[in-house]
Amino acid sequence: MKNDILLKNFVTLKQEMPYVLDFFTHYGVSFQPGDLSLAGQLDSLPADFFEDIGIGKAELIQSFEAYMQNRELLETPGNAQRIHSITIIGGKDKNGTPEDKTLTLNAGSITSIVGPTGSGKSRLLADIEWLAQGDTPTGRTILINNETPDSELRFSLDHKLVAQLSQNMNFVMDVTVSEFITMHAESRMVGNIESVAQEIIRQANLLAGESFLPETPLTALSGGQSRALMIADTAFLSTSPVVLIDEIENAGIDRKKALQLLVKNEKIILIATHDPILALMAEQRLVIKNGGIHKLIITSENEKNNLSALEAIDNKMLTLRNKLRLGEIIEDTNF
Ligand SMILES: Nc1ncnc2c1ncn2[C@@H]1O[C@H](COP(=O)(O)OP(=O)(O)OP(=O)(O)O)[C@@H](O)[C@H]1O
Repeated sequence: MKNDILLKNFVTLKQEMPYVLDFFTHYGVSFQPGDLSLAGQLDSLPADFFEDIGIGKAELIQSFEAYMQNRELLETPGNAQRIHSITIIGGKDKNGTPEDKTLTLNAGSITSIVGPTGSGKSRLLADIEWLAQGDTPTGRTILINNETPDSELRFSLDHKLVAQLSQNMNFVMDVTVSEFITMHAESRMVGNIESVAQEIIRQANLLAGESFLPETPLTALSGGQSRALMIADTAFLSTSPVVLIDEIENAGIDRKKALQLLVKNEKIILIATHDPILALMAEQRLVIKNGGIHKLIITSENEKNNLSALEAIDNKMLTLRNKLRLGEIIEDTNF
């Protein structure tokens, strides 16, 4: 890594590499204006700062190195196709009524997909995953960078374009967590495999309620732990520019952290959800009705302002859930 990045000053970083500052602010670092270098800024943080965030300075820098490595991987020509947008050209709903809509989603954006059960949210994700060309039940067409994707991209077996995180993650491989991530990291030709693997496991454990170890067999992971591992793995090792997430809410993991982890890279993220917090964390949401895209709603400032109130409700639910899990009695009405 770029020790030279650590030597750059705040103003330069803000202008040239704002994502570096975003990485640290995600961990709660607040920067002092002026010409202190990044290393200087980290040195000037009070000792209890690292206690509060639960990791040491060396680990934070290690995590930053893993993040930069992943970015470089994404930016290396040939590793992933440069994708700055996907466009959905409407087809028809379940009654055959035309959708009459063309939507373009840009890199670095989060779009949520909402709608009643059975309305067609997963179908929309599947249309994007398979780069539909009028040949799925909806008749939709997907363009990449405003162009029809070539069929090689459509039918390539490794699906480099799209990473799909779906509700059911069942591992059947007889390997440990650490072996699995190492294999994956090797296939992605990541340089510093050991530190990337450690970081993925650490982040996955931050998302999952119950911790697991590098030596834990994959088959021994719970549903929530498997999903947490796949989310961290996707965030650090996937070179796919498009990430589709189906129903993150029932997995028993910290949804907000999961989304923040995925958003750190310039990906196009679509998330099908019934969860108001996740829906409002997105800049926009597609409302699906009867198999068709009914409308596009841009998340308003007022809606964004409601997020903290929703999070307070969510935290209360989380506390109750944890009490239940720990076998406590919930008789007190004063939660
Ligand atoms: N435009 C359409 N034309 C025909 N069939 C459709 C259309 N859209 C969705 N379907 C079909 O309707 C069924 C339900 O859709 P889907 O599973 O996507 O719903 P969902 O919104 O994801 O539901 P849930 O919230 O329960 O997961 C699927 O079989 C899907 O292929």
